[in-house]
Amino acid sequence: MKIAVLGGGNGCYAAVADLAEAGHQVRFWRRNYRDFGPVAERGALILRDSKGEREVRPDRITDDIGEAVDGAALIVAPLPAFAQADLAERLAPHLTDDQVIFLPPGTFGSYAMLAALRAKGCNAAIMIAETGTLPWLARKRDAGTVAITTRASRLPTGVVPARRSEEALKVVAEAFPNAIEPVEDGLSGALMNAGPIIHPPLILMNAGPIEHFDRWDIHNEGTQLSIRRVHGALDGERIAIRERLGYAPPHFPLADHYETSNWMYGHLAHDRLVDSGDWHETLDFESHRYMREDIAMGLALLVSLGEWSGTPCPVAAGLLSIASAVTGEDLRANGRTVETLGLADYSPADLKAMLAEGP
Ligand SMILES: NC(=O)C1=CN([C@@H]2O[C@H](COP(=O)(O)OP(=O)(O)OC[C@H]3O[C@@H](n4cnc5c(N)ncnc54)[C@H](OP(=O)(O)O)[C@@H]3O)[C@@H](O)[C@H]2O)C=CC1
Ligand SMILES: CC(C)(CO)C(=O)C(=O)O
Repeated sequence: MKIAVLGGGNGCYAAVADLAEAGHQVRFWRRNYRDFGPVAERGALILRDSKGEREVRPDRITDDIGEAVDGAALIVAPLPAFAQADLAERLAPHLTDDQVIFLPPGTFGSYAMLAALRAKGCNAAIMIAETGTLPWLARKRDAGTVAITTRASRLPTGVVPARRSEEALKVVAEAFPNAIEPVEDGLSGALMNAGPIIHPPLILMNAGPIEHFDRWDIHNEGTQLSIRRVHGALDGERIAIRERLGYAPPHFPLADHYETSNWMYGHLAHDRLVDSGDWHETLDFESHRYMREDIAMGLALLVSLGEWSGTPCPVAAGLLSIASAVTGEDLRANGRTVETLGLADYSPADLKAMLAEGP
C-alpha cells in the first residue's frame, strides 16, 4: 500500500521503519529537508528492536508534502496534537477523495483537523481515524536511529465521519494487522487517549524532583503508590465521561498498562519501558509535549467534556489548575476544549450526529 508518514519525531521514525519493513511503499516527509541528516545521506534509517539492528529504506524522503501524500491510500501522522493545525494548513491543497489520515493518538484531532481542513477550503471526502496511543513505544537514539521497545497489540480506533468507519479502518488495518479495534467515532477514540491520564500526575506530582535532580525517571522512581492512586482517580473520571456519553466498554483502564499484558501494548510494556532506559529525558515544564499536548490539549479537553456532559471531574480540574499555575496560563480557557473547538452549543446527541457525517 502507498503510505505517507508525516513528521520527524520518535513515532514518525518508528512508523517509517516498521511500515517500510513490512513491504509498504513509504514516503517520509519532514518540514525541513536538512533535518533528515544521516537518513537522507544513507537513504535509510536504522531500526533497533528485540531482533537487533538493521537499515530500513523508505521509498522516498521529501520535504514536499504534496509529493508525499500524492496517491497515498493512508497518511500516518504520529505527531503531538499541537502540530495538527499546521499540518491541516499544509495538507489542505493536496488531499483527494477517500484518503485516510491516521492520528496515533489524536486528542480529538479527527474532528479538529477535519474542521480545520474544511475551513481552509479542502472539500475532499477524506476520513480521519484516531486511536488511544502510539503503535510503538519508541525513542530516537540519534538523527538516524530509532529504538522500538515494543509495539501495540490493541489499538481502539474511531473515525470521523463515523459513517465511513468500516471503510477507513480497513485501510488502517492493512498497515496495523490484527491490532485495530473499532470504536464508535472520533470522540470515543479521543477518550481512549492515555497521554492525558498518565502524564499529568507523573509530571505535576514529580515537579520537585524533576527540577532538582539531573536525572529522574518519572516511570520508575517517579511512579509511586500515591501517584498511581491519582492515575486511578483521573482514569475513573475519563471512564465516567465515556459512560455518560454512551460509549461502550472496553474502556482500556490505565491500571492494565501497569498490571496486565492485556492493555494497548501488552507484554507488561511498562516494565520494558523502564528497563529500556530510553525514558530518562529532560523535562521542561513550558515546552515538553507532556505539558503542551497532554495537559494543554488532552486534559483541558477532558475537563471541558466533563463540564459539558455534567460528569464531575474534580481530579482532572485540579491537575489542570495546578498546570495553569506552573505555566502562568489559563489552560482551561485557552486549551483544546469543547468551547475552543466551537462545540459548546451541541447536545451530546447532536454532537454524535455531526461526528457521524463529519464537519
Ligand atoms: N514516543 C512514544 O513512545 C509515545 C508517544 N506517544 C504519542 O505519540 C505522538 C508522537 O510522539 P513522539 O513521536 O514521541 O513525539 P515527538 O516529541 O518525538 O515529536 C516531535 C516531532 O513533531 C514534529 N512537529 C512538531 N511540530 C510540528 C508541526 N507544526 N508540523 C509538523 N511537524 C511538527 C517535529 O518534526 P520535525 O523535527 O521534522 O520538525 C518533531 O520532531 C504524540 O502524540 C505522543 O503523545 C504515545 C505513547 C508513546
Ligand atoms: C509510553 C508513554 C505512555 C510513557 O510516557 C508515552 O506516552 C510516551 O513515551 O510519551
